[in-house]
Amino acid sequence: MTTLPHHRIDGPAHAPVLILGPSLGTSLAVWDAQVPALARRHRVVRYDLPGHGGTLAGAPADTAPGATRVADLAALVLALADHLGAEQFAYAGISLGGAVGAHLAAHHPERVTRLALVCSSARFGEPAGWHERAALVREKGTDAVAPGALARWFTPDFAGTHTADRLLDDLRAADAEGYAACCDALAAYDLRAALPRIAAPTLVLAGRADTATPPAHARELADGIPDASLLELAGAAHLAPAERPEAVLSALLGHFVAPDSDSDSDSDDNRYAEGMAVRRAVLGDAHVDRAVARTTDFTADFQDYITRCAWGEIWTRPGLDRRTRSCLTLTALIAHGHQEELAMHVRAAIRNGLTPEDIKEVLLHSAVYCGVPAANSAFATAQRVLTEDGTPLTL
Ligand SMILES: O=C(O)CC1=CCC(=O)O1
Repeated sequence: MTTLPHHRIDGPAHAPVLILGPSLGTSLAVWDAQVPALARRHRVVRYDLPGHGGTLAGAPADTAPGATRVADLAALVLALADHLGAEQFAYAGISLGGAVGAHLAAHHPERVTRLALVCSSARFGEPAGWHERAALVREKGTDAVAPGALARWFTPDFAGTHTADRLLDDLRAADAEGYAACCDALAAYDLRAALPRIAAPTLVLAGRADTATPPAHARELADGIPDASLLELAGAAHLAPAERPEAVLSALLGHFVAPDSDSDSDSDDNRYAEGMAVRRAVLGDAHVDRAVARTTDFTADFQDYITRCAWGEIWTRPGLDRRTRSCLTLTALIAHGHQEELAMHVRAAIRNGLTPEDIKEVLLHSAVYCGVPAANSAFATAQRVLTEDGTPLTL
């Protein structure tokens, strides 16, 4: 009996299924920024690779060291789809997760309706490099490959962000044998000759700064798959969904979500979807889940308004980065004495990359323009939040 991979499901139970596959070294959390919006129109099913996140290293069962193949990983995904009653599904995967989807679309074309291959490849370079990496991890654990992953996964500007740190934590937490088995699968993978068998309309996404699966690999996929389109994203390395979350999301929405005939309601839906994604990225899933759960008929229109307008129209604008928007938001909340909202936005500011030192500077600055009593209360609120969350006050 095939063991099912650990997975998480979001979205309406009767919506079409969209399966999301992660890359080597990441967990299903790598899709966090895209799921809320995708889950408005799909039953989104995310899974973990063997030894990653919540999936045991031993799935696929009884595979000896060196023997795991992408076909084994694809069999796990098919078992999951069967278990969920999804005869057909759309699929998007990053890197190795993309290889699993491409394998499924080539070998089980009747199952895959649409496909997106994100920072992926038909052949991930020479097998020797993967054998060496597998041996290194089997001997020294996944810590040994973390510095290399950091350099491949992100552009230098993104390394060191909260998101990058959390993804690296997932890599360090991955089981060595599970990670090595995935390297074995990558070593043996070569789908080039089978690309013409992929019938599903396919979106190929590449990060322009990706050195692991460079844009040339994406072009090879797009040239080989009959119904493919190609999009290259600037300012992204291998984990484009983490580094350019909104750009990846809008490409995926464009590919997987059919436009409504009513274009006004479609753009409104998009604004809501994009707003929800940013709201979750800035305020955190736990907060947004609570807000959604507490929504009543009385508050529903207001919730819709803040998601579409505050988050979907303003926080999504490219003109200011999220750190700057956090500084402005903190200042406005201090000026008006909104302590509860301020506490929430101190947490958001940390998520957006401000340090406690930065927050202290914002509060000091606000003492000049909002008044000392307002800043005094703000210091008390910020101190409480940072202490409660265990955020070190100095770096
Ligand atoms: O080596 C990496 O971390 C990049 C990578 C190649 C295949 C994959 O899934 O990730």
